[in-house]
Amino acid sequence: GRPPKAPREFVALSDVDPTILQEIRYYTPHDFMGRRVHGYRQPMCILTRTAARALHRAQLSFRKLGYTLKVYDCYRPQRAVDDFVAWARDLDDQRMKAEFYPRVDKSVLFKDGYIAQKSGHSRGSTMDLTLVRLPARPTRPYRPGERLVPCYAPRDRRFPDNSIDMGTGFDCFDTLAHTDDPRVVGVQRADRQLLKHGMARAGFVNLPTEWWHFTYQREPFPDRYFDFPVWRSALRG
Ligand SMILES: C[C@@H](N)C(=O)N[C@H](C)C(=O)O
Ligand SMILES: [Zn+2]
Repeated sequence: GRPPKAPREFVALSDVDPTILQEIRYYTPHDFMGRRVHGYRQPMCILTRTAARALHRAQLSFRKLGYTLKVYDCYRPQRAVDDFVAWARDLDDQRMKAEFYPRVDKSVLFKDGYIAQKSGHSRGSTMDLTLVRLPARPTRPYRPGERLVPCYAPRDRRFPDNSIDMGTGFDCFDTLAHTDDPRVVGVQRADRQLLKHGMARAGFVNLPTEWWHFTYQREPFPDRYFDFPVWRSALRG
């Protein structure tokens, strides 16, 4: 049949705030599976309108300080989460281990909380993001098969990202990505706090195991998990 549509409460983030950068990783091969994830038909950020508006308020406050937000993932269909689950069961496929989970056994990614079988992302008010100093420098694309560097390596060695230095890359499944890990100090700690506190003022709560993951506290669908694909055609507006 035809792919499902989103409820009217869902919007494209670019229609609410075109200044927020978007680097939708699960549309690309540069993610922990090394390929595009099921359900990502266009590289775009879809959110509930209330979460998108709150994110816009956060963006205004960050821009005053000379930064912009950059989202890596927003609404995530259940079929994408199911794709993660099937991948996690296949212990033979470790092709991206050297970058995304060098020190964590693939079999514990769920138990240790790095991936969820029911994800807040599917409720439409959760997103993964970072801060970029303005003016934003361009980034180069990942080339499949290139040499992988651990996501917690020093900034000048890990995969280049125009983000400020958060101590690890996005989707780094490692205790060093825990927001308040005591080994993260100095500029990296300050950068995480800048993101976390700015987001908190706009109504978002951080996930303690991932510095990049935030949920809008007053989410309109606190117990619904959606499955429409990520593309403009799913939206009604
Ligand atoms: C997979 C990672 N980006 C993520 O979002 N993890 C949390 C726990 C989730 O799956 O909701
Ligand atoms: Zn997340």
